[in-house]
Amino acid sequence: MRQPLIAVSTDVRQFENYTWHAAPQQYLEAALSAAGVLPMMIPSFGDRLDLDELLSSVHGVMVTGSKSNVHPSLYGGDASEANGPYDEARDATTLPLIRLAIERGVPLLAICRGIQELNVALGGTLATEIQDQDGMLDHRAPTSDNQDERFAIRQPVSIKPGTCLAGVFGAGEIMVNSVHRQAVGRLGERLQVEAVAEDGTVEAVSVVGARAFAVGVQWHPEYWARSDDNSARIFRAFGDAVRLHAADPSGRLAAE
Ligand SMILES: N[C@@H](CCC(=O)NCCCC(=O)O)C(=O)O
Repeated sequence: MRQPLIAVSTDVRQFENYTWHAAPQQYLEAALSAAGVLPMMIPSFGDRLDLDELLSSVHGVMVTGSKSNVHPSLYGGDASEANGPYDEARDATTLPLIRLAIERGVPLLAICRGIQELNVALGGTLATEIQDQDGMLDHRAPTSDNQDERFAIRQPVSIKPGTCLAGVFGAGEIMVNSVHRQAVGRLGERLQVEAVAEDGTVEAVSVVGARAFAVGVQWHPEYWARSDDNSARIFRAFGDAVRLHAADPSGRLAAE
């Protein structure tokens, strides 16, 4: 299969008098160019979607970043205007999709809001406005109208030895971008920390015992996937896992 299919999460937004289910181009471009897979956007129709059927038809799942926050009711927190905006239609789609992808051994790459959704899907919590907490760095984008400046690579993260990402980057420090105000709080079940920032913020996780690549990163490799080798590497690793799954969806050949 030259271009295996991946399901891509969508945000629900109102503009030009319509409701749109959309994903930013950078994610679609990185999937196509760096991972070599065909991205297919999945409308956020929650439990109206037959996710079993969907996961029988695609070979990977990518959960994108977004300005919106996971609704706090999903992890025992309190909703407020300051904590928003929310996108409950997206939550109702991505959380079950993430759980089922893991259960079925479908490769998963979860980016920024995506790692937060992965953590909540597996029973974890989120910390909010982390820049206001003692000893924490400001992980938000620099204030600018220029997207290249907002997504500039400027933050060191430390990749833990022996992890999935150590196999992708090598253990040690890499430089990434950072555009978030929430982060993993209590770690979800079956998740292990793969990378941390200098202030201890969880920057990447993987699913312990997953049958396929199942990784979340708090940074944005999609933005520089064409020009930054580390950004491209994670998409290549995801693309390799997707191709493997397309060739052997039951994982039977790999187990032999
Ligand atoms: N809302 C969460 C999710 C962070 C995230 O996905 N950021 C992408 C934002 C894109 C942009 O601002 O242009 C949080 O802030 O932690």
